[in-house]
Amino acid sequence: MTSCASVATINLIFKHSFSQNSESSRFDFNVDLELPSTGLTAIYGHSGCGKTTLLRCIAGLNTPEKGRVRFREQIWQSEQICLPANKRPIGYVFQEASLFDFLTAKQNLEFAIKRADTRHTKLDYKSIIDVLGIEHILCKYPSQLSGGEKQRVAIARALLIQPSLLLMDEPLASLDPARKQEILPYLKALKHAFNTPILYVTHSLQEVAQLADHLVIMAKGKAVASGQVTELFSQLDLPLQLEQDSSAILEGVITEKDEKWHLMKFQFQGGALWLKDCGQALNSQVRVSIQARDVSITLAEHQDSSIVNRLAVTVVDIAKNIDPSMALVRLQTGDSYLLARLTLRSVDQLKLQIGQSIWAQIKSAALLS
Ligand SMILES: Nc1ncnc2c1ncn2[C@@H]1O[C@H](COP(=O)(O)OP(=O)(O)OP(=O)(O)O)[C@@H](O)[C@H]1O
Repeated sequence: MTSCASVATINLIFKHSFSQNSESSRFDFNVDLELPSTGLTAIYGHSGCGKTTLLRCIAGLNTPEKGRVRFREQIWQSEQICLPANKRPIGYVFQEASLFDFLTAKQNLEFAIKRADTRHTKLDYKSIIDVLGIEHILCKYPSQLSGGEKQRVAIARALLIQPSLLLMDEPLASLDPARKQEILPYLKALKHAFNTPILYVTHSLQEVAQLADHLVIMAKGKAVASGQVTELFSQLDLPLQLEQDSSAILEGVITEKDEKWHLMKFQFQGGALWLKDCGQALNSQVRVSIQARDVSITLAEHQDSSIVNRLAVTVVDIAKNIDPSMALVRLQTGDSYLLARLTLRSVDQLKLQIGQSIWAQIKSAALLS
């Protein structure tokens, strides 16, 4: 499993066999992970692959046959000790907000404050309320709130416990697409406003692309990949390429504006792109998604093209088995990666090879955040 450079990590080892009705339907859960203890780590995988089991083991709600949990320098579980769930400094957000119906939003929050670990007050009430935008609904009862509002109160409640680690199990799963879009900006704001690391379970690659710094891909009870989201999104040997309209993610900063043409310059590690100016402030950090089908290849730089965004890149991988007529090509520029979807005929005619220096033309890029 990929190892993180920082010593500030979360180390997890779990082994458990769930016996179901028959031996053939036994579920083996076997995870060995080292995760960063900063930012948002998405745990992604299909239904039944063990994502919730992973969170429950970390929280101490499941007791696996073998378990080890180290959060930074604290051991929560080992062969010798096993902190009970109520002694682990975690906040847990579930799919359903599960607020007390007979209490207002504010009273639900006060209930959490009473349970808070006051020795380590890191997050203050007002900032949590502000970041989640719930001041105006505090006097309402859960039955008077939308699904998204209830979930924002539930997230505030989890943060008011003053957790060292926030576990979120598909917090948007019960919301319709419009409510999901409404709550995503609050999740992004939360990630940037507080230093609390988040482990975020999801089925949605869109949520991964918008929110995650680090990604764990799970399949059949195992973590099959773990790494930076920008790195894993562009890897050709992972199931992600089969599950989405392949795209790469770039992270960078807005460094310049061209007001005459309504464009802004997005500078990233490895180059710069001109994007439609969507109003982001200069120096703001943004994330951009580039679909593989929007990237074409030329062997030399074409100054006479209508495509303004051209990058000098190196071919690092070619996958030919995705579709009988198509290839997916992984390209590197600096420390960043792009994907290009080309016909196999083009790959053959251009004689593309790993290590070759070529030019990528980017027809369009979408701002993710
Ligand atoms: N207490 C249990 N007893 C028996 N089997 C269990 C138990 N808990 C989990 N499992 C099994 O472990 C597997 C993984 O379940 P888990 O809920 O962790 O998956 P998941 O990836 O979170 O799924 P989903 O995305 O649908 O929520 C499933 O096959 C489930 O039936």
